[in-house]
Amino acid sequence: MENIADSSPLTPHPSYTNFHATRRVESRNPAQAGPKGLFVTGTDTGVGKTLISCALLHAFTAAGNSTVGMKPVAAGCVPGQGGLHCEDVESLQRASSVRAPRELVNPYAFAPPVAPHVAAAEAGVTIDLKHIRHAYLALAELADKVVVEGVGGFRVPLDEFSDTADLAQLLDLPIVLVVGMRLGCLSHAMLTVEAIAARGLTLAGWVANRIEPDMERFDANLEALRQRIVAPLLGVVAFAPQPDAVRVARGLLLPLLSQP
Ligand SMILES: Nc1ncnc2c1ncn2[C@@H]1O[C@H](COP(=O)(O)OP(=O)(O)OP(=O)(O)O)[C@@H](O)[C@H]1O
Ligand SMILES: C[C@H](N)[C@H](N)CCCCCC(=O)O
Ligand SMILES: [Mg+2]
Repeated sequence: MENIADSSPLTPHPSYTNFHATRRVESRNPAQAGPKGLFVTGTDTGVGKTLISCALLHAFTAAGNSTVGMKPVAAGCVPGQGGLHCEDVESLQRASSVRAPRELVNPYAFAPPVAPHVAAAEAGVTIDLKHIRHAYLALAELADKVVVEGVGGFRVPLDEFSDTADLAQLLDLPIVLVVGMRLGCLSHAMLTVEAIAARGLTLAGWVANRIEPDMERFDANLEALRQRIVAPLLGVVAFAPQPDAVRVARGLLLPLLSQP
């Protein structure tokens, strides 16, 4: 993990004045402060949302919180004993300190590894955002911290009219953005930052995840995002053949999340 704790304060690019400035917070024990819930989104599918969600769960647990992960909508689940097995859900459950009912942790699971609104339609299921919110609120009663992992990127359709941004808005949680560092991520990251602001949501922080170790000019790309994203960079996660969420947790600057 590349340590950025002593990094220079983030100074937004002059042209980005329309974003609310995010105050650097002095480091406080996140066990006392910080958001109850977090919504983890990404620049795309396969960028490390599950890895970072699990790392956040481990970090909050290490800071003295009881924790539970949530995957409201999962696609690409595998039929198995007792129903569908979703790798994301099982990873989040392993990383949680509280064992919660599966129907709360993962209200909607679909087998086809496709866009969830397509999988839901094929299954004759309507994804009800209010049902997801009720499940989230029930989890919030069971643990100090709830980490909610989205699905794919920030605006993934969930039915004919709504998408995951509507879900994030309904849950009204601070957002953590996982940027999968590969060519093309700059635009995806900035569009997501813009969409989060347009919903009136708070970008609590972002993570640069090195999913492609041979990305050309990594440092210059990271600096471009640091200059433009007015939110704390919570960590730069190195590429690892077998990524370990507990190790990643140690490098996350959790105190930066503990905004009032
Ligand atoms: N820093 C990393 N180094 C090496 N492999 C990584 C890293 N981060 C993620 N991966 C791998 O990339 C794949 C996708 O990661 P992950 O499942 O966390 O993405 P995701 O955004 O949650 O995907 P989905 O949209 O399907 O939920 C996984 O196999 C994961 O182990
Ligand atoms: C199946 C995959 N691993 C994800 N869970 C679902 C990704 C949905 C992406 C939808 C889209 O933006 O095209
Ligand atoms: Mg995932």
